[in-house]
Amino acid sequence: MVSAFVAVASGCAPIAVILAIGALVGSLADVGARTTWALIALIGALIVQAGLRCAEQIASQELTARYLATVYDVLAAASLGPRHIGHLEDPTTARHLGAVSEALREGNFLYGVTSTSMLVAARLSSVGSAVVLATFRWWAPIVLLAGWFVVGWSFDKWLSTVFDELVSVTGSERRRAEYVRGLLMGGPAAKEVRIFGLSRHLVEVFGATWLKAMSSVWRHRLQSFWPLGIAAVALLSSNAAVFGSLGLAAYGGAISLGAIAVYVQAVHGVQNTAVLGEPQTQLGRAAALALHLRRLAEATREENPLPSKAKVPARVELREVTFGYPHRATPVLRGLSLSIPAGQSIAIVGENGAGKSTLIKLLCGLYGPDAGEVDVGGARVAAIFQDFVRYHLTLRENVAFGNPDGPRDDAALSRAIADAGATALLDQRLLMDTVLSAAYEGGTDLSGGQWQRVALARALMALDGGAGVLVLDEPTASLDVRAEAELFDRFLSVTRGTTTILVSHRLSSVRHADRIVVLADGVIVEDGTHDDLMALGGRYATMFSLQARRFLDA
Ligand SMILES: Nc1ncnc2c1ncn2[C@@H]1O[C@H](COP(=O)(O)OP(=O)(O)OP(=O)(O)O)[C@@H](O)[C@H]1O
Repeated sequence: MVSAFVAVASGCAPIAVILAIGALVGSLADVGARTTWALIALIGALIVQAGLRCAEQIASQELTARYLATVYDVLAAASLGPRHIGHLEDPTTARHLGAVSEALREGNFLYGVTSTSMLVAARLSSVGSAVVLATFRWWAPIVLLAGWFVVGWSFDKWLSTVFDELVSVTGSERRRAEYVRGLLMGGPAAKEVRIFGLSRHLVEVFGATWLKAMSSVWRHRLQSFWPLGIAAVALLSSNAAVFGSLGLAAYGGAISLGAIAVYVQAVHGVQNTAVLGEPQTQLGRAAALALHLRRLAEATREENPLPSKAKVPARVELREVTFGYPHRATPVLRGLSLSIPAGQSIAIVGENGAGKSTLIKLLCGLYGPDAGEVDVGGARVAAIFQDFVRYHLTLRENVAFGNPDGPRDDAALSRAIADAGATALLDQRLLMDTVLSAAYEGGTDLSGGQWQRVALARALMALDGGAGVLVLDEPTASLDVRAEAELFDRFLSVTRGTTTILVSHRLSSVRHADRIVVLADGVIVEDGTHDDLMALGGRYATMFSLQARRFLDA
């Protein structure tokens, strides 16, 4: 509101200055009291104009801060809003997210937002100038405005061809190039980049991908100068018409010296209708960003109700579930049905790519089925995946994240850590408050196996938090066979009476689950206890014997 008032006032001030200068110049032919008053009016108008500029600065800073806060709010709602994660893998959403992230990283659009008030004032002053100029010739402002309109249109056309359209067309390539650049800059890939000597190859991939993305931008940039030619012609013709008419009137003595001063300034003032360089460009960027944010909000508008904290084991029911990832021709799960009674422990086994993790993601509600039904009775499902997160935070936080709303007592945390077989960590008391990353001062890192036990402790904490189903999707790959088997047995005994789902390739690790199902080609092909399946002599029995023989041979 304040910003709008300042903008309107700032738009009127230049007109007062124009008129005051006109009065001053007009009074110079006969210097006297009129000159003094004209001078006082001019100085007054200039002081007000200067004051308004300061107010404009303050108002625009406030506007920018609010705009930025809104951008982050929408971004957070779009990323975290939906319970599923499918939208984060959707190329269109990824493009919008990428555009917003890039704009935030560069930050140039903020200049446009900061200049909003100045741009509004400039436009208003141009309207005022047009009104003043109309008192000379009614058609003069129309001709000038038409000229500037063509300039604005041509410039927009040039800008959108050169930047926005092409940048969005090449968005995917550019994202890939930036991803490769990210790999080169360190982070999770730092070790492999060195070990495999990937840097030269990655630099080449980055160069080629970036060049591919940008070459069409550069080509179009060269081809798209024609709108600027049209702009130049329109500008020259309209100004020539108005200045020609003004010159003729002055030459014929039809207008006074003061009027000439006013009209010349008014012609100059009408220019503010048109492109105002960088602020205008960046305001365009801010508008484009707002559009991306709106699309994001539309694509991700969904409630995120947290499932209930049942604190009782849940019953799990999958009925005729079919699911395929977007942009993949064949479904991963094909009419799969599975019923897990409350409190049962079940192991899901199968070959690589059989769909075990996909099934778990559907159970967690991270994706919705294409057909069929996934029913966990509204219970909260806690899962630890193969790629569980190693939070660069304290051990306390890494474990407590399983039950973020729970009481902050160390007893529950210590119990979960001990149950996860990580008592050794607790012996070093420091660790509870030590950041688990060597990248921070005083921080430390853990071994792969230690990290897995921390993740397991997090899953156990989720039980305290009211999770009705617990899932371990192979977070134990770093452990040796014996340690994994021991850990799974411990997990099954600690969680007895809880609905638990284990996924592992090592069949010996899950043999003590109440029930084992074998997944193949998107359906369940075998279902029973370890003994049942061994007696059946099918896939499970073959896989188990193979693994056992290899182990014995070793
Ligand atoms: N986000 C994804 N987008 C597209 N396809 C995917 C995605 N995740 C998995 N897939 C595909 O779905 C199929 C099943 O994958 P899933 O990870 O569920 O198998 P899995 O049985 O857990 O395998 P593994 O034992 O190797 O972990 C695979 O063909 C895989 O390529």
